[in-house]
Amino acid sequence: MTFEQFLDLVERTPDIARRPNAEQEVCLAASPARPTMIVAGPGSGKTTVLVLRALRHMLVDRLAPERIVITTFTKKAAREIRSRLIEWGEALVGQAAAMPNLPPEDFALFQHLDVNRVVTGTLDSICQEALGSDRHADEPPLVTLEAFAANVILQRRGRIGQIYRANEAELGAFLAPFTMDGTAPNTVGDAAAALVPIVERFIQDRVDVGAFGALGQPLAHQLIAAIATDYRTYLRDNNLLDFSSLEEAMLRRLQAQRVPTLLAETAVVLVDEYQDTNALQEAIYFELVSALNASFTVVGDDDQSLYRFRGATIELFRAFIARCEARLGTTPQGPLYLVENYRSTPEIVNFFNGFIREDPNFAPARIQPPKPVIRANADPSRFPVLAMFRPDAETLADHLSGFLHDVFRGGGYRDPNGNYPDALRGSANGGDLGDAVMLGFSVLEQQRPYFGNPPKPRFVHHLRVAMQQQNLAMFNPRGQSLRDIEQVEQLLGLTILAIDPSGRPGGQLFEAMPITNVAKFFMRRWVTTAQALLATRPAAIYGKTLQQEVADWSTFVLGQAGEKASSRDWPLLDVIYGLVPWIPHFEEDPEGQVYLEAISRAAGQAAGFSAYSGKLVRPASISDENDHGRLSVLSVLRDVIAPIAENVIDVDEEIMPSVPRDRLNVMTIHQAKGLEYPLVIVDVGADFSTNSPKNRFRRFPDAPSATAQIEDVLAPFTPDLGALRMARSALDRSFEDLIRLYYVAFSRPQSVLMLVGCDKMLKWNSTIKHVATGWRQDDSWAWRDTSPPYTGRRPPAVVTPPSIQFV
Ligand SMILES: Nc1ncnc2c1ncn2[C@@H]1O[C@H](COP(=O)(O)OP(=O)(O)OP(=O)(O)O)[C@@H](O)[C@H]1O
Repeated sequence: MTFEQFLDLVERTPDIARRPNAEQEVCLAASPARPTMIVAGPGSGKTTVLVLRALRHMLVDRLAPERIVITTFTKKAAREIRSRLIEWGEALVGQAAAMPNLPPEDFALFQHLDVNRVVTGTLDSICQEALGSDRHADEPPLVTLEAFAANVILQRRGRIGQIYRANEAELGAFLAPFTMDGTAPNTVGDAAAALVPIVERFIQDRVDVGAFGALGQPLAHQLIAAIATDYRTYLRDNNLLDFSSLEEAMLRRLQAQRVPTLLAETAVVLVDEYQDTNALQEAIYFELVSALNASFTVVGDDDQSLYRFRGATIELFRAFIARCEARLGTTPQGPLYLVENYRSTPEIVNFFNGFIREDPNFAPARIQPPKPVIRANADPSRFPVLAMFRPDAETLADHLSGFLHDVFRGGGYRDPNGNYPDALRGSANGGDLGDAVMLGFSVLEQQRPYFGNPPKPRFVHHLRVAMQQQNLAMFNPRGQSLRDIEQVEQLLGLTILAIDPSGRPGGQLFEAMPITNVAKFFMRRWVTTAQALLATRPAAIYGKTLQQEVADWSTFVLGQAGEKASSRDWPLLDVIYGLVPWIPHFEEDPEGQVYLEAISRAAGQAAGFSAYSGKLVRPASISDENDHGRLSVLSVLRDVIAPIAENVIDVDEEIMPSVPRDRLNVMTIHQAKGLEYPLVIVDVGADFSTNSPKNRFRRFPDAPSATAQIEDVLAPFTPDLGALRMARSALDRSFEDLIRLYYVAFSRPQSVLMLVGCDKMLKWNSTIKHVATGWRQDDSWAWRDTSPPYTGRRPPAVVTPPSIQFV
């Protein structure tokens, strides 16, 4: 099939039904013989082009699908690419096979072409699969650790506790800038949390750890290098991998010219969201492409780089052409540009175009020469960018839920001032709350809950409550810590009662364990919650009461005869799933399903690193201190239950692939990268009613972020990258990150963008500065109305930002 035929077919295939525009066509036609760099703003079809380019390789270049690798940055985006590829690919291949006058060899090829075989995923997931399925018979299986398990091991095997306590002054002073509140860590857990990103960066940034921790360097450096080395040695000796060592293992394999089978025939590498690539990932791509002489296409937008905290280095994208020349010895084609935005209305495109060019200090952080300004392709809509600002978070939540009700359940929302003629309503074609998304810096519903203190609700929580009153539901499983959710408390409390009964001679084990006080505090609280549930005498299920179920497990762990004694050992998961039927929330509610999955994963991870692999062993002698039954209970409590109590287990944002259509999805802006929704509500300050220094890092930093400071500390030991990064100051980089974050948020909507915040931010003489509301780093404010010049004694009540309609 010729390239022209391919383009025609794309346009004629009903599931795709679009003609690539002239710029997209150039990107699709670019020769695979040279690396290609595509740079473009949001919604311009970057991902679309990447998927079509993969299809071109199959249909025009006649490449086998398994020889094509597509990667992107988040799991969500990877799923999106895969589903687009398969949906479009199958339709296109079907059409192709039905083309009249098709040469017989093409017919045979298309008939057996299976698009499912294209290798897609995040680089991590591809490394995991490639290395996991490709070991020699004598090599033990590799286990990839989730972040929490890696942290637990770092604490234990890196001997953080011991080293920290012995050198608290030096380490405390060194780590202070990297903690949440800028003070020295209070506990070993806090110290570990501050150390994790540094230890990860050693690998992601390819830091010269030897030089960092050399004699003559500050003591803190030497100690941290030793902690990292102990941790890595332990992982290696036990065939465990965390995500950065997984990628490093891949790089080493490639450097040793042992390309894993999954990738051995790779002819084409296509990378989406390249602006978030870190140094280690860049090295993998270059190594893979040069080892196999593969075609290499990268696509990205310098303005949408969001993952500095995971080592993302925008400079690698900016300097792609030069780095390719140096590393691969070929000059890439490009940068090729895309300029038409197909996603958003012109009103929205104007707004985010203006936003990204607002602060002159941001200009030098962008790709040079600047890429062309993105241009709206759609016709003007009748809706301006909307903004809802109210005196406080509760009122705002109340009014916003009313707005959502009007749009999706009522007769539509009409501007009370009649500023625009039409009612805003959900799509007549099955429109529902799921077409809207609420984006913010954080999705937490409570202000950092601190044990002992009652947590203070944040805007998102008020919104949940206000929506409930309107019979509307929200989907925000990451809004609360797992340990604070009532049903989780019940389930884990019951689990503790089942496996660590108070009837044990000598008392419950967890009380005497060397775990943190925080862990014990929450574990006791869960037990109390579980006892309250038991006291309600829940109805029997399949003829068995909850009391009996708990008692059956207790008899097992105490070595008494009973129903469970039939097995020598039981996975903790069996205990958990045995108890779940009495807490229907876990089965019936979509958020509950996510919580259960998170708990199950924590229990499952224990298999990789915990002494008894997360199993409970039948005791031989209950009074023996070294009895395996007893030790196995201790392992489970320490490695699964205590980490949840210490809040080191995150509810993984990727667990639930699709959100129920009748719920408002609440997401962090990071998560929303690459996605689009008809209605996007962006929280630009619903909780900011004062100029509190505590929240400045989220809106208008007065000091560099922890991440930028880590970059500074590591720069002298980071060959190549260090100097590139230091070209901008740490504070400049912190501002850049916020500007990019809100740019991504503002460019997600298809039809309507609405900003929400607190009134006080809009006062003429407001001190609550926020880059999202037009403040520039030099303290000037784009939204402040300067015409006519203000001369009176009283400043005007509010500003009038351009092109925004207040509702
Ligand atoms: N030639 C085209 N004709 C019509 N619609 C198009 C065309 N190209 C892309 N689109 C549509 O535009 C929207 C945005 O495309 P896509 O997601 O590929 O953009 P992107 O550049 O990857 O966005 P982002 O920068 O936000 O990741 C999608 O809905 C896509 O289907």
